[in-house]
Amino acid sequence: MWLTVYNVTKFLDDHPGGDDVLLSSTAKDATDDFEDAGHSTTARAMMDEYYVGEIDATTIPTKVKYTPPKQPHYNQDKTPEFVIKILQFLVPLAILGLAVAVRIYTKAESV
Ligand code: HEM
Repeated sequence: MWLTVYNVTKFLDDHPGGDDVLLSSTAKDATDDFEDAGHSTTARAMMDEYYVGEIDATTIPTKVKYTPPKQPHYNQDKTPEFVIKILQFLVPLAILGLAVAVRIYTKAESV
C-alpha cells in the first residue's frame, strides 16, 4: 500500500482546524483523521501545495525504538545538600550563642 506524504510544517499557523490536530497526525497514516474532519473539496485542492511524494507503507517501521535523551550526570552524593541543611541550622544557633555570650560578658564587666 502506498501513502501520500504531505509536509504541513508551513501550514501549521494557517490550518483552519488548528495546529494541534495537524501535529497529532504527523509521522503516521493520517488518512482517517483527515477524512473524519470532513474536509471540503477546497481543502483537498489545497493539499497539492504540501505534497512531498509517495511512500511504500510497508517500509514504515511500526515500532519506533525509544532511546531516552542523554541525561546529565547527577551527583548521587548528597553531602553538599546535607552540609547546607546543617549549616542553616547551626549558623543562626552560633550567632545566638555569640550574642548571649557577649551579653553575659558585657554584663559581668559593667557590674
Ligand atoms: C495538507 C493537509 C490538510 C489541509 C490542506 C487541510 C485543510 C483544511 C481546511 C481548508 C479546513 C477548513 C474547512 C474545510 O475547508 O474543509 C480544515 C479544517 C479542519 N482540519 Fe484540516 N487540513 C489538512 C490536514 C488535516 C489533518 C491531518 C487533520 C487531522 C485531524 C485535520 C483536521 C481538521 C479539522 C479538525 C478541521 C476543522 C473542521 C471544522 O471545524 O469543521 N486537517 N482543514
